Amino acid sequence: MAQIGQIIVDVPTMQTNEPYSYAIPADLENQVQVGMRVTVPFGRGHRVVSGVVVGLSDVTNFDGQLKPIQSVLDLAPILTTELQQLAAWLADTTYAFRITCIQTMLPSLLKAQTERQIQPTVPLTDQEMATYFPDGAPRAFDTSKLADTTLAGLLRLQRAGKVEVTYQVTSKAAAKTTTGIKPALPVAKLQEIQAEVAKRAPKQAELLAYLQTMDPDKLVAQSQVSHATGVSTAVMTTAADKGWLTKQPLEVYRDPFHQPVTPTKPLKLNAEQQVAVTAITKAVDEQRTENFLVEGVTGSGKTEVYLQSIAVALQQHRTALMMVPEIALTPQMVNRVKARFGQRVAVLHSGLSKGEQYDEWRRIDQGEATVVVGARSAIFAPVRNLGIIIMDEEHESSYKQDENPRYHARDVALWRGKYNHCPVVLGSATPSLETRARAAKGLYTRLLLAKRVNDHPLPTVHIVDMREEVKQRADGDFSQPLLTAIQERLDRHEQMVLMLNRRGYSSFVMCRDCGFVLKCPNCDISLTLHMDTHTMKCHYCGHEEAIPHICPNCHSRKIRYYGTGTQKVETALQKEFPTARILRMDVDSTRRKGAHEKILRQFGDHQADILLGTQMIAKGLDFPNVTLVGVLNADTALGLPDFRASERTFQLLTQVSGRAGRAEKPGEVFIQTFNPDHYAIELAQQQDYERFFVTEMHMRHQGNYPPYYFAVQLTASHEDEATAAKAMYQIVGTLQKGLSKDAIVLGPTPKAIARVKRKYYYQVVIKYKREPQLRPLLEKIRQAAQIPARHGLAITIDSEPMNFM
Ligand SMILES: Nc1ncnc2c1ncn2[C@@H]1O[C@H](COP(=O)(O)OP(=O)(O)OP(=O)(O)O)[C@@H](O)[C@H]1O
Ligand SMILES: [Zn+2]
Ligand SMILES: [Zn+2]
Repeated sequence: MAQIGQIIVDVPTMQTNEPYSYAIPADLENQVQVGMRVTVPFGRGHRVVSGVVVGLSDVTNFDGQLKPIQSVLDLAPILTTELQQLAAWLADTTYAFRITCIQTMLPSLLKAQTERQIQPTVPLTDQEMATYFPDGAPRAFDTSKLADTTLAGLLRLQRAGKVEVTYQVTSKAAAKTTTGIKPALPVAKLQEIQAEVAKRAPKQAELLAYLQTMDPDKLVAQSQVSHATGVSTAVMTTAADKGWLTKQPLEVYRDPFHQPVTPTKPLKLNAEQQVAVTAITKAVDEQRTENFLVEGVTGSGKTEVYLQSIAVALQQHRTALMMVPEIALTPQMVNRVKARFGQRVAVLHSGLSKGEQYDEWRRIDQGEATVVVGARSAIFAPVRNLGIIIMDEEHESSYKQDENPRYHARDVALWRGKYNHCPVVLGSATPSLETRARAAKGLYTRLLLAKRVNDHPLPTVHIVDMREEVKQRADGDFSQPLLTAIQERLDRHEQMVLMLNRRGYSSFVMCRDCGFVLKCPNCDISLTLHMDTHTMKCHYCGHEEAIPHICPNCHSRKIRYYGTGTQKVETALQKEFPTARILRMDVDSTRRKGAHEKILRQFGDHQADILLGTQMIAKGLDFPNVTLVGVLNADTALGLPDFRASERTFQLLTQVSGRAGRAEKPGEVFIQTFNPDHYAIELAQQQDYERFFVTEMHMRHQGNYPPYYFAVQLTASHEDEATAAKAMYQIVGTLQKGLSKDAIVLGPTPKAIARVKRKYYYQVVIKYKREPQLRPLLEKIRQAAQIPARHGLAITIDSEPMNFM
């Protein structure tokens, strides 16, 4: 029997990043298993913290008395062996704490919290009791919630040894339960009693008959038995008292499936799809890790390839993980998976309540759900025996988390594919440059779907030069060609999608006399006008204030708003086309839970002619009646200080164009731009991903950017600008001493948005090809950042950052 447990405690610091040894008391010896949560006394104050068991052993080289594990929080491990190993790897590669990685993998209901209480150790005077414990002892001890004088008084008492702080770990509410029953006697005995009572108590006899049909080891909900037999719960209580049956709590799952879906059958694949499915399922069959890039133009039927590949994995009693960029934006994809695989599907996403999230997690953990669909964090779903992992729209930057641990779900997918000996399928019409370059090197098998299904053509794309348009029509967001095309669609009762690119663009207020721009008092960014609430809002910190009518700087009345918001466009559009039915989809119209899905359902039911929205309408939508796509401002993101600006623009334009003409009726696209000659725009017009890839690779090569180089970004932030800058200069000094001369160190520079939420940000980017010293150097920097962290200086390390602003 193991006597020592290795525990990662829930205290995220460098010192606690390695497991601590604890003695396992005799009464817990048979309970403690690797992957369970426990509580342990920690540190000098012996406060109780939770932790996760990562190892068991008999001996330790720790000399001295080991503290004992205090309690076990789980009845079964909550982390599979695979996820335990994944957590260790994740911590290593993202420079995050192991406990943070473990927490990231768990549903939020399972994150234990420490509650602190304070209580007297000796009798206190009535006066002291009245002052410090008005509601009696013990009381909650949360320093942030106590009045200063109360806190000071309590600390005085503590120093005098009259009170002490105790710690309690409370695990937030667990599974929801109902009453379950099962027979307590063997069938023969139940039969005997049934015969005895048959005459005088027919209801009891009926229940006894039913009990004989039940599996003696399986709990069935009391309500279900009542429903099946027509026997009341009172009769069941009597039966329990007589010892005929046992009542026990039974876990129930909250049902997150709101919309019923109509089941579908596999479609007959076309030749290209068949080649792809054959290649993927061969790897499934052979239980072999092989990574695929499914590069398929918009509307080429990638989803059907995914579904039929998943089906093969399920036939072999293995499981499947299907990643999508954002659940709310992809209800069609989720429904397609549910329609094919029914109750076996679990959907994980942030829109679920904590309880629903936990229930889905449990269904997966218990093996009841064998197909998991979810966004980024679903990559940590506790599915066992994975047979296939699919990542749709693999180029989407939402797969990268921009807080600790700063992981990319694609890297995690590849790790899990290797662990489970199963294929990983990355799919996109516009793969990320990194992925396409890896396919070129032979690291991924490339499967091409070059044509749309049923030989439908790709839409015809027109570029509208807005420099010319503006000369002719001074104002307005719509060019004449686009207006004409909209009218045609309205006349023909066809539908259209209009996109306003919000990235790098917003409606701000500027004074025409002095040029004053209203900015957020906390962040270095202009405030955005919101017509629905009639306020100015900061999109970074949420600061909100009234719309100014007089310039705060020069008191002129000529303060106007510039730029275009979706609301303003909607108003203008409605004015041009008074009878058109418009649905608007942006952050404001989709704040409520389920709003995305509702808007898309209405559009799908043809309750509107025009879907007007931000980037959120560019993804994966499949509406057969859409024949026109308009992009109002193609180039607002091109000028952003980020080497991926062209790639993002190309991807966005190609994806949104791909919403047009997906069925019988041909599609047409109008892209309005001030940069008609930019290669990202020209190649998006041709929907020529391969040429874009070659062109952009050349640019990256010239600029020494990924995928030719690896990149790491370090950021320092502090309320005082000089402190942040100084820290960054010191870090650069450390780096320059340790790195080879081939490494490129850019910075320190203030971030593009230098001040956010009252903090100043300084960054440095390291670009490198081979730097064996980099990892130890970064570990050293992390270690050194521990002490200043207590004074509000935060250092972050982001390997392969997605966001350079
Ligand atoms: N073999 C097939 N026969 C008939 N229809 C098909 C076939 N495969 C797919 N489809 C249909 O073609 C349409 C487009 O497929 P899908 O949405 O999977 O495209 P996609 O490749 O994911 O495109 P995008 O990248 O634009 O999202 C869907 O309506 C789908 O039902
Ligand atoms: Zn002014
Ligand atoms: Zn702000």
